[in-house]
Amino acid sequence: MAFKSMPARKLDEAIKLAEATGVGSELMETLIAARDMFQRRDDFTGEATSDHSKTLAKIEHGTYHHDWQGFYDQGKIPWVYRPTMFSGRLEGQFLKSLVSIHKPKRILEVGLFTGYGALSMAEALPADGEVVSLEICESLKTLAEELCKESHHAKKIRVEVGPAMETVKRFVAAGEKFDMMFLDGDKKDYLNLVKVAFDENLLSEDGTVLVDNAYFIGGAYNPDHPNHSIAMEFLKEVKSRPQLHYVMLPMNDGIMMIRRMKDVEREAA
Ligand SMILES: C[S@@+](CC[C@H](N)C(=O)[O-])C[C@H]1O[C@@H](n2cnc3c(N)ncnc32)[C@H](O)[C@@H]1O
Repeated sequence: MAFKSMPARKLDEAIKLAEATGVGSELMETLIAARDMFQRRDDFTGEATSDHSKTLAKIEHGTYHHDWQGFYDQGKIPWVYRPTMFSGRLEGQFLKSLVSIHKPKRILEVGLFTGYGALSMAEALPADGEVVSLEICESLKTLAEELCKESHHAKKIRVEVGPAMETVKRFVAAGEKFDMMFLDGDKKDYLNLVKVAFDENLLSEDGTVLVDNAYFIGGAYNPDHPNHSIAMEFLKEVKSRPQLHYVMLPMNDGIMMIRRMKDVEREAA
């Protein structure tokens, strides 16, 4: 099941309402055409993107068919996780492509889940490259390692279990550096992670921070959404730093790419 944006979901609601209340056929046809256009655009985007590897397909299948309710009942996860929390083929291939261009050696992923994003990035890393992925649930480390184990690239992934901010502070104290950071864990940590990346130099020179769910599940562009204020606070912090260059990619729930301005804007000829 593909990620459905908030405008697409609103359109579904409008069609249901129109069916229930009865509207003219012309309006109904226009609403359905608009919904189908969203769907066809998503289908085309999928068709125009490389297929994923056998192991990534296995992770996708394992994510959709996992007993999340059972995991929750056994106290292994804090709430019943949705399979759609994984990054998916489009974003996975984007990450893989970006790693192949940017050529980072060390990547920090915040939020492992079932390992889809970590393996997508690991596939494009050199043999001595590393994805360090932070995950709060021990059970997900076990699940992701099981799902990834058939890939030759799995040995490039190291999982650190614990609350991300604690692990990150330990990394800063130890002087660790990462060439790319993929933020995809607790959205409340985003602001502090950006500060740690750029103020405490957890991000190496010429490094890139990628912020997943930068639309904050639609809250960024919906003033009534409970995530609206946190989305605005995050954006305000990023925009308050003239030394940063940032661009918002409208993929899935939004990906923001942040780099140091000096690494983006070069000297005049
Ligand atoms: C959206 S999923 C990550 C998806 C994954 N990056 C991918 O590409 O498929 C978010 C994950 O972050 C983990 N998480 C949430 N809060 C965390 C925290 N404070 N520290 C570390 N991991 C956390 C959750 O358990 C969950 O597995």
